Amino acid sequence: MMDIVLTGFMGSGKTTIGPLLAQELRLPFFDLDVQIVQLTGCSIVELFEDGENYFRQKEQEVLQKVIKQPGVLALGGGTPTRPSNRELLRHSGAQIILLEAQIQTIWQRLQQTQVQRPLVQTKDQLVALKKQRQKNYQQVANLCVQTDNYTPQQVVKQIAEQVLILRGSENYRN
Ligand SMILES: Nc1ncnc2c1ncn2[C@@H]1O[C@H](COP(=O)(O)OP(=O)(O)OP(=O)(O)O)[C@@H](O)[C@H]1O
Ligand SMILES: O=C(O)C1=C[C@@H](O)[C@@H](O)[C@H](O)C1
Ligand SMILES: [Mg+2]
Repeated sequence: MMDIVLTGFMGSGKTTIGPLLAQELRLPFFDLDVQIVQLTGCSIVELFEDGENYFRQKEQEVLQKVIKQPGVLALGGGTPTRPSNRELLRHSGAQIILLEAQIQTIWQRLQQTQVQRPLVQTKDQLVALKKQRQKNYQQVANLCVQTDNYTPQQVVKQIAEQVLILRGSENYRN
């Protein structure tokens, strides 16, 4: 069973924070987008060429498989938009952590990366999509971490502390 799931909008830092957090907690790391590419043999952009619905179908199938593994999982930015994914996540038993960042921060971060994100080409699209999805993130998350003014290492430290508190006295380092 997955221990920790990172959710949040594109550029909130799931892929960046995930492996660092997994290392800190000594757990395996999975990135849903990477798993989708590996299991389908197609890139994210190629899958979107057959329509967002087709991509979401593949995403759901891969999520159903990977959620059964122990570890830390970075979701895709749109994974919680599907009600069936929200249901699966809520019943997974994982701590679901929402990484938050302001529009300006996200926009700057997206400019920095080479990764293509088919659903966001302009800042207006970013604003509209984030607004539309905000409720979905909140519906699945049980902890929210603001990342704007923190380095990835600082975000990891905050999450690791919170996870240990949420898990009571259980200590991952033992
Ligand atoms: N806390 C942070 N401080 C500074 N830069 C960050 C931080 N978190 C992420 N970044 C940068 O933002 C960019 C996007 O981050 P990342 O790919 O981890 O986002 P993501 O949430 O996985 O997005 P997606 O949903 O599209 O997969 C990267 O260039 C990364 O280095
Ligand atoms: O927010 C989204 O809808 C997406 C985010 C990425 O992680 C990828 O899953 C894909 O580009 C779609
Ligand atoms: Mg990512």
